[in-house]
Amino acid sequence: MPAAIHPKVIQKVRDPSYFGLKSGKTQKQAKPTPWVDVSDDDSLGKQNGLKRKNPNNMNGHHEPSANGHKKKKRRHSLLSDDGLQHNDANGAGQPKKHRINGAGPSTPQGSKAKAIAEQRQQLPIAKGRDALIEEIRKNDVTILLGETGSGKTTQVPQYILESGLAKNGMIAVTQPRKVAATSLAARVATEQNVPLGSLVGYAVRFDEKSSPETRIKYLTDGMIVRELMSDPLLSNYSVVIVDEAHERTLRTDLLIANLKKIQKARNNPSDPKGKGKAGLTNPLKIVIMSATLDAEKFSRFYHNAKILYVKGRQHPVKIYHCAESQLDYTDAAMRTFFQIHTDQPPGDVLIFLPGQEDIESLQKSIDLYAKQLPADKLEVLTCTMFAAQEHSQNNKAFLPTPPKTRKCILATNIAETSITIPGIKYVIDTGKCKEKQYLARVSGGGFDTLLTRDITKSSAMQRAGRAGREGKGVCFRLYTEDAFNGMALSAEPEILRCSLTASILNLKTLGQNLEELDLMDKPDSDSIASALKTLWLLGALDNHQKLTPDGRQMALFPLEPQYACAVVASKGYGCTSEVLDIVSVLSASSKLFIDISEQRDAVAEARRKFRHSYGDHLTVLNAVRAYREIAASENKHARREWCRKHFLNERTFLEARDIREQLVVTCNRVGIDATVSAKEDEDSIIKSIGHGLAGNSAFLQPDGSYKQTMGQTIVKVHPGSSLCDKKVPAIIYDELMYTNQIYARGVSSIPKSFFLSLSAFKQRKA
Ligand SMILES: Nc1ncnc2c1ncn2[C@@H]1O[C@H](COP(=O)(O)OP(=O)(O)OP(=O)(O)O)[C@@H](O)[C@H]1O
Repeated sequence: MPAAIHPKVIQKVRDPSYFGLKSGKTQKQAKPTPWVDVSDDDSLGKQNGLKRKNPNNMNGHHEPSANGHKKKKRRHSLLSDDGLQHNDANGAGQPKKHRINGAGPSTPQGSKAKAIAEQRQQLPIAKGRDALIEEIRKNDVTILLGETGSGKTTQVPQYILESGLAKNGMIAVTQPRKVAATSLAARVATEQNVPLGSLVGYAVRFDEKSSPETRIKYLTDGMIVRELMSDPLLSNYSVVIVDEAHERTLRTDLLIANLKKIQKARNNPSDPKGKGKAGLTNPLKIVIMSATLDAEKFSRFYHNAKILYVKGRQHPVKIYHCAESQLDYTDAAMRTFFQIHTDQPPGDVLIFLPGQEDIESLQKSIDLYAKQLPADKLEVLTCTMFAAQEHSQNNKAFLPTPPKTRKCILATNIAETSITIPGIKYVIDTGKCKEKQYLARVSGGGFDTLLTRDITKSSAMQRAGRAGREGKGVCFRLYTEDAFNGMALSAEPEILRCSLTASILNLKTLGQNLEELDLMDKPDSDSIASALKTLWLLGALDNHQKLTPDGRQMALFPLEPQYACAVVASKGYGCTSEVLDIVSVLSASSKLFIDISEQRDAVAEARRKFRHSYGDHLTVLNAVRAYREIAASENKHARREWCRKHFLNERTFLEARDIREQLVVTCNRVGIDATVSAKEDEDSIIKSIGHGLAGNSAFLQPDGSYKQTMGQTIVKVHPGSSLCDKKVPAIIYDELMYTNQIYARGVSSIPKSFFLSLSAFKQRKA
């Protein structure tokens, strides 16, 4: 851990030879050279398993060598090289200037715009534009494989738009991550020279920028799965592009399965659910885009769909591996950062770390040591990017670097795919990430937990790819080449390792059963059973696994099913207003209460003011109420100061306020009066929350431990909980966290008798 970094390191940092990176005499005196250069111009292609089959081939055919692709090469087309597939069925040799709904010119004006237009022309994919469009025109499904940086994500939607292939509907481009969806939409809007939200828009959970003019919509895979609930044939879209499909997120897999069904219905007029019945005149095109070689599987799934391959990236990335494995990756990352800072030409640095804790502690260390560097060095400006951080904070990474400064971005894998962070020239890859794992059997009750693990080859390639977006780049991998060679090609699909509760609820509203869906990989029966049990416990499913009226309402809330259930239950208890206050905060991307280890006593003192004897949920409510009072009477500055003094994250309050507004809209839609308040009736509030968290509950045992009511696991109350020092007969909790023990977080006390009132518990007992 960086906390253990010895002060001496700073002296070593000043002496670059410590790192052994510099050639020359000093290197011999220093530690063994830690880096081995494995890259050449084609390095990324090689790591991708892409070998030059015949270097003399004028078409420059690079064929994937893995996964038995050779045998099936007939189905691969190369699009990026001259002389190949320049079919021009509609005579469109050059991109058409396409005005749609008067949304403005597609070719930007001015010098910046000219530079952008030139940059677009230079992307490897630009050479294959016509052939690509022709293939998409001819085929219902196209699998597009392209190296990172070839231009897939930004260009393909624009080509489709400009070609007129999506005349009858929008083009959806799905992304696994919010930050990618929003930043790509902004970039493509700039390339089209239109304001964001007009011709080009985006939709992510709790945030949308689009209008009736929108033709290209970047959206998270979760958002399009939600759209299915109101528009099961996705009739607003002519083309759905599934980007980063190789990541195999749970929602991408559900989307891929549904697209197959939808296409059958929409493109086949004789299908009873198709053109005739739905009256749809726009067939659906599907484009699956991926940066790895796992394309055969997608192709097989879509009846041997054609695989197209775009070779090349715009700028080379030089890759160094460590000569020895590094036990302490944060320390190694810090040393590598300062080595770059002291030795290498200007250029920003992006460091990939597994999670928030590592990011925050490394940021502190870098900030601390940067202050001690000689004044003639560039200033170091650190910023962070991780999923739990508020959107606007993450977006700070995209701001231009001030003069005489080197920006250092510390990020999780949310910065790994699709995005271009301007200024990044160096990438430091620790080789670690956090992955959600569903511990179905371990706990008996089953829960998702985040485990730190080694990344995959595909992640390593994507991470390196972030360095070569605007010019030549360098990637320092804090693991050996052997370790790289031993990595799995890509991650296990999420559907095989994550909780299925929310997905099964969504599918039920579509009248679908997960077990019957034609999926690329089938989840294990334990996980399905555990999700069905949770939904039954929430009252979302009846004894025959049919969706109940309450379940239908729950599915409409963009919330975890547990919190959606609490909102629906609040109607009966007359406390919807308070429950909305609590679940909005719990659904925000960052924590409300800030913990600063160096100020532990001050933090505890401030927290005491809000502490409620029932535990963490009502403590949150107290903080919301106090903030609301301050907000009503004080100016912005005073509000901020109040939050700082009380170690509360004001951004969480602001985000929660927006979330709450959206939840109120859903409440109105389903006939729940969001203004009904329980005032001081705290029992009602906790019972409403209890309905949602009944499956996350534990009873006190004679030995003072808590045992899950729905499993055999012994859970400990997390030290950060307001119930940490107190024993109560029964608890409910928001989540379990697995470190050296299983901890319950977000804990409240609830009367044991409450469980007797739940019909699910009664039935279980019987
Ligand atoms: N926000 C941006 N600012 C500046 N340049 C950008 C931006 N987004 C994209 N680009 C440029 O466009 C190029 C292609 O980006 P694009 O995202 O389309 O590539 P890709 O093939 O989809 O790669 P990946 O899978 O890594 O996202 C980048 O390498 C970069 O040069």
